[in-house]
Amino acid sequence: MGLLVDGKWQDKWYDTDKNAGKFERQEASFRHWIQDAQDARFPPQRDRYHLYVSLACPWAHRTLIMRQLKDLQDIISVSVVSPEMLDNGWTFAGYPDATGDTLYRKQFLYELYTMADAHVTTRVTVPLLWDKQQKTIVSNESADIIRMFNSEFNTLTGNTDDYYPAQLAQEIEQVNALVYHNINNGVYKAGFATTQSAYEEAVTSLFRALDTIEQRLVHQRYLCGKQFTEADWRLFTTLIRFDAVYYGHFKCNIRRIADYPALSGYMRELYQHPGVSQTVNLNHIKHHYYFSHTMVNPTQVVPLGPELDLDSPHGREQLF
Ligand SMILES: N[C@@H](CCC(=O)N[C@@H](CS)C(=O)NCC(=O)O)C(=O)O
Repeated sequence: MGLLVDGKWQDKWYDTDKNAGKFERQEASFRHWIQDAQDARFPPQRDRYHLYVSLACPWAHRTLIMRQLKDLQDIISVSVVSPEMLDNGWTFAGYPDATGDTLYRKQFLYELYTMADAHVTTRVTVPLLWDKQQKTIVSNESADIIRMFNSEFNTLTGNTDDYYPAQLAQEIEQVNALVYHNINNGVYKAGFATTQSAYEEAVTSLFRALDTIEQRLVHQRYLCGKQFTEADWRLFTTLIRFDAVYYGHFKCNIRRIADYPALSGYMRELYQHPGVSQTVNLNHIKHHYYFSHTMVNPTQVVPLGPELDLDSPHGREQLF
């Protein structure tokens, strides 16, 4: 794990000392937009954009799900990195279900960042949305990428399903804020904390937020009412990793998702939604976290369990 400083790779773990043992996530560094508009620098086009993902990463997972839901599989191609992220960060080393760099046959993901900007200073993260024409990065912020996928390719695909409808935008933003700070990023704050108090603070807020969401889902089929929105998919990618990884590896072990009746049925419904289970790779998920975070798990031993029951009936139909 490391970062690029002025275009040079440095192998360095997150610095939590400066902040009382707390993990602080950095802002994404490339934030351009694909826009279905006249004179856009990045217009929607077939066979022009490429997505670099890890199947282990919850942020990259959002973009893969949105690519499925919006019928973008033939329009946006994908390369999958190896789940083993060590001294060189994300790599294209061989591993089952990893594809290598299908565009340029590079060895390391950081080489794409330096191709875009030879002097960049940044963490090297997935997902990465790449423009094959201009040979540059459109965006490395998953929250933005899923919005581009949601709305900017409709003319090409004819798929007008809307996961960020204007009339729900405010509610979606509120739910996203709760889920992002306490749950999506909350599990990382717990897992990467290097003091007892930073860990306890993160885990307490995490379970308070999960309890709040459970209450909401007892009466309501989806987070923002009767239809799927991006808020659901953003929560899903953390839920599906929770019992397999965050519960043990990140010490988020007050309760499992399996102990929450509404949340676990909801998670199964999302998992069973057409196209979604193909985006879930529990081998990459478990192997990445347990093998790559050597300061959390120095032996790199990956646990065999837990047995997960993702295909049983979700029982959520009655909520309509
Ligand atoms: N804000 C980014 C965060 C992405 C992110 O942190 N990805 C992780 C993988 S789960 C990563 O690549 N980490 C490598 C690093 O921080 O050096 C997004 O949502 O797209």
